[in-house]
Amino acid sequence: MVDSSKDVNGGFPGDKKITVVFVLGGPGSGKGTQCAKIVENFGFTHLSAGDLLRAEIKSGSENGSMISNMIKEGKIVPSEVTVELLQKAMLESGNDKFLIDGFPRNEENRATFENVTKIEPEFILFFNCPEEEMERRLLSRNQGRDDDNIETIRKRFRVFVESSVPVVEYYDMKGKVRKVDALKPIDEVFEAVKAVFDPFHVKVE
Ligand SMILES: Nc1ncnc2c1ncn2[C@@H]1O[C@H](COP(=O)(O)OP(=O)(O)O)[C@@H](O)[C@H]1O
Ligand SMILES: Nc1ccn([C@@H]2O[C@H](COP(=O)(O)OP(=O)(O)O)[C@@H](O)[C@H]2O)c(=O)n1
Ligand SMILES: [Mg+2]
Repeated sequence: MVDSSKDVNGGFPGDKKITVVFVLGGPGSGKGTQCAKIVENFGFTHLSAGDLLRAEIKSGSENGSMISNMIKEGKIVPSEVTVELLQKAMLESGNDKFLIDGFPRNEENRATFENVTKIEPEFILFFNCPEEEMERRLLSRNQGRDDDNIETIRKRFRVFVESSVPVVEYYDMKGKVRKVDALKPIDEVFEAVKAVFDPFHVKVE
C-alpha cells in the first residue's frame, strides 16, 4: 500500500504536523544567540546548519574535507549534503518544532529542502544588522572558527548579499518574514523575538 502521508510530511512518521521556522540574518547578526534563548522559552529544537556541517567535518565523514574547504572560503556547501544532515537531525530529535538556523542560504538550499521534506516554513525570523556591527561581533566571537577571520568574513558578507538576501526577499513576497532589529543588546533583541513567537501559542511552561 502506498503511504501517502510520506509525500505530505517529508518522511516524518504519521500525520504529525511539523513546524519549521527558518532563522536568517547575516554572519554575526546573532542567530545562534537568539535561538538558544528561544529554545529556553519555547518548545523548539535548534538546528544550526553550520553546526551540523562542522560536526560532519569532525566525524571524519568522506565529505569532511570538501565541507571544510567550502567553509574556509565562505562558500555554500551543496544542498544535498546540508539537507540530509538537517533531515536526519529532525527525525532523531523526536520533536515536531524546529528552528533551522542559517538555512536556507541560497535558492538551491530552499528548493532542495522543499522538494525533499515537502515542509513549508511557518515563518522566517530575520535578524537585521549592519555589516560593520556584524564584523565587530565575528572578530570577537572567539569560538576558534576557521572562517572568523577578516578575509573569509568579507567573502561571507558577499555571499550573504548575493545569495541569501534573495531567499529572504522570496519569503517576504509571501508575507512570511518577521524582521527584528538585531543591533540592540541581546535581551532587547529577545523581547522583539518573543513578540514574534507569542502569537503562535507555542510556549511551554
Ligand atoms: N545583540 C547582540 N549584541 C552584541 N553582541 C551580540 C549580540 N548578539 C550576539 N552577539 C555576539 O556576537 C557574536 C555572534 O553571535 P552569534 O549568535 O554567533 O551570530 P550568528 O549565529 O548569526 O553568526 C557572538 O560572540 C555573540 O555573543
Ligand atoms: N546552509 C548553510 C549554512 C552554512 N554553511 C556553511 O557554514 C558556514 C558557517 O555558517 P554558520 O551559519 O555557522 O555561520 P554564522 O552565520 O552563524 O556566522 C557558512 O559560511 C557556509 O560556508 C553552508 O554551506 N550552508
Ligand atoms: Mg551561528
